[in-house]
Amino acid sequence: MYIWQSRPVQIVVGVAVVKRGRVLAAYRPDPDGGWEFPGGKVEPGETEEQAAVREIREELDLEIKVGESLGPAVDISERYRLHVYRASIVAGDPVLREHAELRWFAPAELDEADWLIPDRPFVRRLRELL
Ligand SMILES: Nc1nc2c([nH]c(=O)n2[C@H]2C[C@H](O)[C@@H](COP(=O)(O)OP(=O)(O)OP(=O)(O)O)O2)c(=O)[nH]1
Repeated sequence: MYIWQSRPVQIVVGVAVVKRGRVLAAYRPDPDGGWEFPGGKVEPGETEEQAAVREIREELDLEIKVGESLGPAVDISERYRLHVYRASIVAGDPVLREHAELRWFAPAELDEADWLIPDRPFVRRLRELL
């Protein structure tokens, strides 16, 4: 008998680091790139919060405190789903390691930026909070 099992959906955690009313975004340099929240895939055995702390340490050399969720997770594809959290800096300054560019966005600048499509509901929510 052949049993078809779909692969589980994996969560990608994005982190909206906020400092003095501005949010840190990173530019993903793929052909279909755009602005995104730094972060990455949650690994087995990890909570989303732990993944957020690990990814931000790896990608930006920053220590953060993870805060509230910016809304329900959004499908990226059949396999991945994005969930974004707000965070504040505990120590360090962001270091550019993996992205093409880092930028601190003021609330009024958020709407003009070319965000990856799954990120857009989180950007709208963030705009209400900043
Ligand atoms: N990190 C991040 N990924 C996002 C966002 N929005 C969005 O659609 N994505 C997509 C892009 C990628 O296809 C996927 C996340 O992959 P990633 O490359 O950041 O994950 P990772 O660091 O764990 O990478 P890897 O080691 O598995 O290659 O989610 C976002 O705001 N942040």
